[in-house]
Amino acid sequence: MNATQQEEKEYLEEIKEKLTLAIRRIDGSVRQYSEELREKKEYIHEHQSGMDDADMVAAGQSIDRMAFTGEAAVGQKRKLLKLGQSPYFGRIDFAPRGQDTMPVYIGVYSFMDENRRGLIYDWRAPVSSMFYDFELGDASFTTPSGVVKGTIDRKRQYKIRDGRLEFMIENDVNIHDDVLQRELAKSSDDKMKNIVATIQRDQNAVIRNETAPVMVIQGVAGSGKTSIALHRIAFLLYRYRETIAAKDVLIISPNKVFADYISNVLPELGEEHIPELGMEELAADLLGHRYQFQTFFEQVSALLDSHNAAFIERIRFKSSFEFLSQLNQYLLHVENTYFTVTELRVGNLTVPLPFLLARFKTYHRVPLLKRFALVAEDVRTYVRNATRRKLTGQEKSRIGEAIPRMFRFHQVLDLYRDFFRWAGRPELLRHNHGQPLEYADVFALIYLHMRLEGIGTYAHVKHLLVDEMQDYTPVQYAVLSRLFLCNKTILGDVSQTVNPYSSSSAEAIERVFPEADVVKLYRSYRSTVEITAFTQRITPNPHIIPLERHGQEPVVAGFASEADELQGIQRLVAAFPGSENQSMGIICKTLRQAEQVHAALDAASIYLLTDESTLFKEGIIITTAHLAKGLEFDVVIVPFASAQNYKTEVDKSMLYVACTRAMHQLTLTHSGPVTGFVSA
Ligand SMILES: Nc1ncnc2c1ncn2[C@@H]1O[C@H](COP(=O)(O)OP(=O)(O)OP(=O)(O)O)[C@@H](O)[C@H]1O
Repeated sequence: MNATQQEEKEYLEEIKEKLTLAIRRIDGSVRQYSEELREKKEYIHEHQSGMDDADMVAAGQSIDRMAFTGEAAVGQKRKLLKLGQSPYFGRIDFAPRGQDTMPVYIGVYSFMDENRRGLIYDWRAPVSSMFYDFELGDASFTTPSGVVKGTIDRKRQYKIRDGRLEFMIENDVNIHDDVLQRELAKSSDDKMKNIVATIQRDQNAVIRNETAPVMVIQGVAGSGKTSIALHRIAFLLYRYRETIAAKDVLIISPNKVFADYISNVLPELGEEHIPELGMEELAADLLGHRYQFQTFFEQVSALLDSHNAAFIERIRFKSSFEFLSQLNQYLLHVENTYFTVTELRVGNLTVPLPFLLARFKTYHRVPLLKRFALVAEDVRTYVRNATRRKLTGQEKSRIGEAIPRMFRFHQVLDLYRDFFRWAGRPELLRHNHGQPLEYADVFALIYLHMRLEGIGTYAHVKHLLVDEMQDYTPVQYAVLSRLFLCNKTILGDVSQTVNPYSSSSAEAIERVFPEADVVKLYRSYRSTVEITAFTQRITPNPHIIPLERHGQEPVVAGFASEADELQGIQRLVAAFPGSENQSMGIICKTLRQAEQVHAALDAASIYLLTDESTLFKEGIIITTAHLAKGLEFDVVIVPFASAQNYKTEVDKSMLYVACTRAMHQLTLTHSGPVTGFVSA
């Protein structure tokens, strides 16, 4: 061990000691809080009879305050205990211009000594940004009060686990690469992890962007989009801690398993759990559970099961911008032509038609179906003034009923049906009374509800995160933009659409959010160079830059029959526990195929993940490409990779998603000719 390492080890011990002392102090104050709380409660109990309402309220408030301070202390202790395991991962020695050099140790949380001197800086602190943005030499960072310039004289990275320094790297040339390589080469057995120690410069720029009202991240498979988006949330929670709390953020996630898969990251970064909602849940909530509808998963499954040209055409049209603009034109048409004023007599008085029409037009800012009550009230006032008498109850309700009758429709669903007639495309709506709506109709119907009846916004949400953006259509974005008026982070990859007939690129999303900052990421971290090269055969992207990490060539294994193929998969599964890998994903095209493989393998330790599942499981998982989106595995097996099974555009998307889930090893199996999508 050299002198530097010795010095660092001693410093680590010193910090650990300080952490232990700080934990003891917190323990002491937690004990004191609970003792005071107990005494206060006892006091109230004994003096209850002599206390008036004001005393009781004051006592209650003081108990709440104590409990809150106690809880904060417990939270702080949890952070310190975590820091004890791994206090910091980086250090820069920074000399602000004209001042002495100071070492800045960077960790997941900050830690100060009793004199409030920073011993460890939170990775999100302004000074820590230099660790990600600069090498040795000139550097600067921005604080709320201005830019601080200076020089970085030293830069180090550490891996500290269970309080022990495992390794230390002096970065005089290329930052991060060594540590990044080690991190990426590891096998993964669990949910998504934080990447604070190895965030790259371009990723850091996205994480710390404070100005974009809408941030769109379009990145290739494995470019860290989801990781970055979650770190961005952690950053915003830190930067705006006075105004945004974890409960004010909302993640729109593709399914529950994905939500569970990413649920560790923010707590690892010291933040609370973030609320999460699926698109279907949002839809059901907005439609007030009035309609039954197909899920997105069911729509994709139907596309995979059979090639139905009419079904594809319906989806394609409803995923287009044209659909959204036609809906908007239709709303204008409704506004201008569907309110037909007719004679309205109250007693001897006839309400003039121009008066009725003018009142209807006055309320053009009010959703159309909400205007009738307002117009009726105006008519009542008009009649009262004209006749100089009070109206009878019967007259009042006659007016209330007459106005809506002047409008052609009363149900939004009827208007939606009428839209297709108006557009000259009645065949594009397949919906019989009492039947579930097709998924492609759900958000269009919500959009009409919003425009015609108004729907309350989600005003409490202060930041919205939308993952898998390519799977949502312009109409869905139009709904989201009206519903969530807050800043947004939207991320995805057009190549990973599960439905090529309805995929949205960053450019498409920009049309809905013209104020968006769009960032494109091409460096891929997940897979080995060999796996990335293989997946490029399926969906080429000339811009992709795989991180230089090598492994086995992917294997395409042909078998004489399906039974042989399943036995071949069984052998791979049996050999897996002895390997250095920890997670395996067997990814099929459809749920039926996944169930078939699951039944054939017949091992209790293999978990079948379906659209009903809510939890991500460690070990061996069998699932579909759609449900595996966003997940990753050390080893991936793609069964039934035959020409017969993977032949359409949707099949190709599924194959691409499945293969890009692999970090270290990829095997495709098939019986019959192999799919043309992987031919070299
Ligand atoms: N800077 C980094 N340091 C270490 N690991 C990283 C870094 N960036 C990305 N990774 C790793 O790369 C893998 C892919 O990241 P992530 O799942 O966030 O990517 P993605 O772009 O959302 O992928 P996909 O769209 O294919 O689901 C993860 O294992 C993540 O930890």
